[in-house]
Amino acid sequence: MEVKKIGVIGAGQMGNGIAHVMAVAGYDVVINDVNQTALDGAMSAIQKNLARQASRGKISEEDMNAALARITPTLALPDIGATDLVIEAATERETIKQAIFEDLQPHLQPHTILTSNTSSISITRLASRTDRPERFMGFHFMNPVPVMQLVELIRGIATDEETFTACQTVVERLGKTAASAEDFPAFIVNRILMPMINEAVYTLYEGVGSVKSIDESMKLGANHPMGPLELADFIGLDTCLAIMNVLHDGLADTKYRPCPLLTKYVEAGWLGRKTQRGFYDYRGETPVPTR
Ligand SMILES: CC(=O)CC(=O)SCCNC(=O)CCNC(=O)[C@H](O)C(C)(C)COP(=O)(O)OP(=O)(O)OC[C@H]1O[C@@H](n2cnc3c(N)ncnc32)[C@H](O)[C@@H]1OP(=O)(O)O
Ligand SMILES: NC(=O)C1=CN([C@@H]2O[C@H](COP(=O)(O)OP(=O)(O)OC[C@H]3O[C@@H](n4cnc5c(N)ncnc54)[C@H](OP(=O)(O)O)[C@@H]3O)[C@@H](O)[C@H]2O)C=CC1
Repeated sequence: MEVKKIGVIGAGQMGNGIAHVMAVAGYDVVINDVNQTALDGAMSAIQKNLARQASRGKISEEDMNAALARITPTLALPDIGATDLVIEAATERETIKQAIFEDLQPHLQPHTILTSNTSSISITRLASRTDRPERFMGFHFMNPVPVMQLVELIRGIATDEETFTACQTVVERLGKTAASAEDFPAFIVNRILMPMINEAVYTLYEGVGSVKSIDESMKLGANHPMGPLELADFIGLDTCLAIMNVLHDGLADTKYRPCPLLTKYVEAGWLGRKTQRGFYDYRGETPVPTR
């Protein structure tokens, strides 16, 4: 089956990045969100990021305009039904994702492949609530989508080979690299990365280091491009906490216990860059550590 038209649900930082790379690769894209502000924000982020790529000679001005013209934003979920491949990239909460797939189902074409960009949630469980578990899988991009090379592809227990091959072909057309991961909590990247981030928050919580010293240590001492707390803010602290909870619940091991300080930041609504405050305060000219 050839994928030509792609539906993206959720126009947050991941949804806009996914729409961006799909449109540059020549796919027609319909992007949906529940609020107009998110859709407007996504379209302006895509425009800004495409312009940055054009100014650095990565794409031509003509390709930039053609990519923008291929993206249709919509508040109406049924508009996603006429696509060949759906990538759900809404908030990392299972009830939200389940409700989306349930609402979408009556509008889908029989051949449409459903995927989720979830960072951690069971693909098998999400698939089991749809009418097409064999045409359902995990399609997990990394942030920022236009820059990061990897896409994790996760088969649920029922995913068929045709579905996997169709998704693999899309990843190849994007010029990215697919890694196949089994369907266990948080798959590969987040199974390894998120406990490190959580440990960095414990290091802060226990007073072993400050925000600045923890981030500087991992940047200069381990050559990470971003410190773990800066990266947590970049990912979103709500998403980090949700992933830790999936690991903790799914693997029933206390080593995945979310740090209480991470919970406190999320309770405060300090979710990182997307709310202008997290382990750093982004409201001024330069980020200022909050601890
Ligand atoms: C939570 C999950 O489920 C899974 C995950 O995603 S985990 C998170 C994975 N991501 C990471 O670990 C990211 C770690 N950080 C990094 O790799 C780097 O800090 C970074 C790539 C984000 C930025 O790199 P930098 O060198 O500090 O910044 P900068 O020079 O501005 O950007 C590097 C390049 O990326 C491009 N870029 C950065 N953000 C971009 C965006 N949103 N869109 C398009 N291009 C972008 C820049 O244009 C620049 O391109 P050139 O090389 O052509 O100049
Ligand atoms: N952040 C990251 O680094 C990565 C995240 N992911 C995964 O991608 C997904 C999205 O994450 P991210 O983009 O960071 O999150 P964001 O919070 O930036 O965006 C989520 C978007 O989904 C919208 N949304 C909520 N409910 C619905 C709905 N019912 N229908 C349509 N849209 C809805 C939200 O709207 P509103 O704000 O109004 O609630 C928001 O605009 C999550 O599953 C996450 O785990 C995967 C890889 C990396």
